[in-house]
Amino acid sequence: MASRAARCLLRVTGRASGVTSGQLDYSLGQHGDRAFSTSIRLRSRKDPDAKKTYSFSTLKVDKPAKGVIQVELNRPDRLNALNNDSWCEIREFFDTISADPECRVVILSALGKHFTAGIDLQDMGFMMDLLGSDLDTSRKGLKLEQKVRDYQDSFTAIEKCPKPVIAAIHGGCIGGGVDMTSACDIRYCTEDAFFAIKEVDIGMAADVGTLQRFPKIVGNDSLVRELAFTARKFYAAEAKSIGFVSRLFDSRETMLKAAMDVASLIAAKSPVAVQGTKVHLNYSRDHTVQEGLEHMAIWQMTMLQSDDIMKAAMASADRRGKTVPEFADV
Ligand SMILES: CC/C=C\C=C\CC(=O)SCCNC(=O)CCNC(=O)[C@H](O)C(C)(C)COP(=O)(O)OP(=O)(O)OC[C@H]1O[C@@H](n2cnc3c(N)ncnc32)[C@H](O)[C@@H]1OP(=O)(O)O
Repeated sequence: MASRAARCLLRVTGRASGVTSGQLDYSLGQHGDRAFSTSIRLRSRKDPDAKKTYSFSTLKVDKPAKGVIQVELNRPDRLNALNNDSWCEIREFFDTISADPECRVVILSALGKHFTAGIDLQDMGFMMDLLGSDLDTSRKGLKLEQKVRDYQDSFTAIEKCPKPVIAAIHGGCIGGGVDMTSACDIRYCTEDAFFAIKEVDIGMAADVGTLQRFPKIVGNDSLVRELAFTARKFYAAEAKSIGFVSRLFDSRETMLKAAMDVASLIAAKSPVAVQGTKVHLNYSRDHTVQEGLEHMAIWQMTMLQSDDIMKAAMASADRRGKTVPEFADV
């Protein structure tokens, strides 16, 4: 029960400019019965009914089938090199899609000759300005830390998005491209695709996810170290043999068709079941078996009560296979 002081403060309402929907949060320190500090924060909240427009300068977004959204890296004249806008928009796209009930699966592909040439080496003015500035080392360091965290968050948004993300890779997938696709759930590529953990060639350690996620995908520590220390290219056949991609295709078109077929198959399943599966695969990757089982047990207290279970059971009981279950969006 909040104290009188807190209840009083909670009655304070106001309209912050540009915030159409808000939620009052309060944090209250208690010492015995007495509040000793109270603060109120107005947290903006996306209107869940707002029409999703998905308009970006570096990404092209389409809805090719029910429940499926395709997002394409769209700077083909720059080999889809990731400039500052790209990093921001990737994060914004995946955060938005996470809350879009009509989206059940995402296909991530790219336009032009290559999937991506990695970070845009011609858009690193921020770094140059910062390094040349009069700021002292600690302040430069803190700004760099924030930048790295922001860029990390762009790809972590892919992993945190509860909808499965299928990466369809063609041509070069370099540096930041390996970080990005390592955060995806399923990876396909064309037979002419190639990859490189290129960061050491520009004098840095890979810092936005490759060293954390890629080793858990391929499960070959010796090879991971070789690829990350040498920056050598590895081609589609090797990427498949080490398990980084699961399927190869003779062209971008056949790959996108296959990605679409798999996406539509997933989109027709219970979104409660599919999204729960992604959440638990990710959780279990980073925890012990016992912790994963505990997490699952708590989750299922609610999810085993889903309407989807009854619908799926009735469909499976129909031996003629004529009952096709329709699962509500979440
Ligand atoms: C906080 C930090 C967060 C993230 C850090 C990420 C690190 C990385 O991403 S490291 C990787 C950086 N990228 C590279 O080193 C890629 C270098 N490029 C290549 O290896 C090749 O260009 C290629 C991608 C394999 C494509 O080869 P090809 O098809 O033969 O084209 P090119 O003739 O080489 O290039 C055409 C044109 O594009 C320019 N370009 C290539 N890569 C980039 C890039 N990453 N950023 C900006 N521009 C790039 C290249 O210079 C050419 O330009 P012209 O003006 O036409 O000469």
